Amino acid sequence: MAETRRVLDSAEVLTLKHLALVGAIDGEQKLSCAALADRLDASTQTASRRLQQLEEGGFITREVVSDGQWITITDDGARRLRCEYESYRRIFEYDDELVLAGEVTSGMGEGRHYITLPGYMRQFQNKLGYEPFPGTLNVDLTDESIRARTRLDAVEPVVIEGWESDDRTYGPAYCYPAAVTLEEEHYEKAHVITPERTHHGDDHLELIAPERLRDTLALEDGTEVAIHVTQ
Ligand SMILES: Cc1cc2nc3c(=O)[nH]c(=O)nc-3n(C[C@H](O)[C@H](O)[C@H](O)COP(=O)(O)O)c2cc1C
Ligand SMILES: Nc1ccn([C@@H]2O[C@H](COP(=O)(O)OP(=O)(O)O)[C@@H](O)[C@H]2O)c(=O)n1
Ligand SMILES: [Mg+2]
Repeated sequence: MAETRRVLDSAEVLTLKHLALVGAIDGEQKLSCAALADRLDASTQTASRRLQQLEEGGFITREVVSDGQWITITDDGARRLRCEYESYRRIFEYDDELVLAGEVTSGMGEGRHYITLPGYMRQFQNKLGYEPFPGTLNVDLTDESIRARTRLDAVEPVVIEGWESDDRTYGPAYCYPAAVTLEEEHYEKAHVITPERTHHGDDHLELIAPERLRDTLALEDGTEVAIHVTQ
């Protein structure tokens, strides 16, 4: 078996991509050098040389027959294409990521009461898949993040519906999957929660999570955190 060459030049990656697009990533695919040349807008000799290089590098296997060749992209070839895909994903998706920054702060001690009400708790369990720690972690947003938080409107929330008890009504709340980071620490399983009725203004953000984040991430009032809303 050919030894894998780790570096492919851009023309070879392009060839690999075309081979994947005609199906050689899912198994054997029959293709002539002329057909590949057509797709690459190159000469037949160039197409043939690229296939040879990819084969020598261990990125494809091929069996030459009278009217073409059967080509299969190897696991190494697929891995190389996946790297390419990840780069594009970072270019187009990372830029879209909403990151809000601020300082941990204490609130009015009401979060705990609302989170533990059965009318909300049942929905958290069903819709978020966990029972939140009783309370909301409050974050005082920077000025820039107060402006940026309007972008939450473009994200589809998990809707926690309002409900009624014997003596009053409770408003709905919207949850957005989020990761909390500070320096090296990264906590993935949180949600930003925006209750429709709240005593806080836009400068405050509240987070819920299955764990007490002050313990898990060693947070105190004044600790700076970044909240990555996963869209
Ligand atoms: C799930 C949830 C539902 C809430 N529903 C109401 C509500 O119906 N009426 C209301 O006045 N405040 C409601 N609140 C907002 C709280 O009164 C409070 O403004 C907010 O949670 C901040 O509390 P904290 O400063 O103690 O963290 C709700 C809060 C949460 C987390
Ligand atoms: N997932 C969570 C939720 C709340 N908390 C904290 O738990 C306590 C109770 O939450 P709360 O919303 O009732 O209180 P305040 O945010 O009003 O201070 C607060 O100290 C929150 O910062 C946490 O560390 N992690
Ligand atoms: Mg709170």
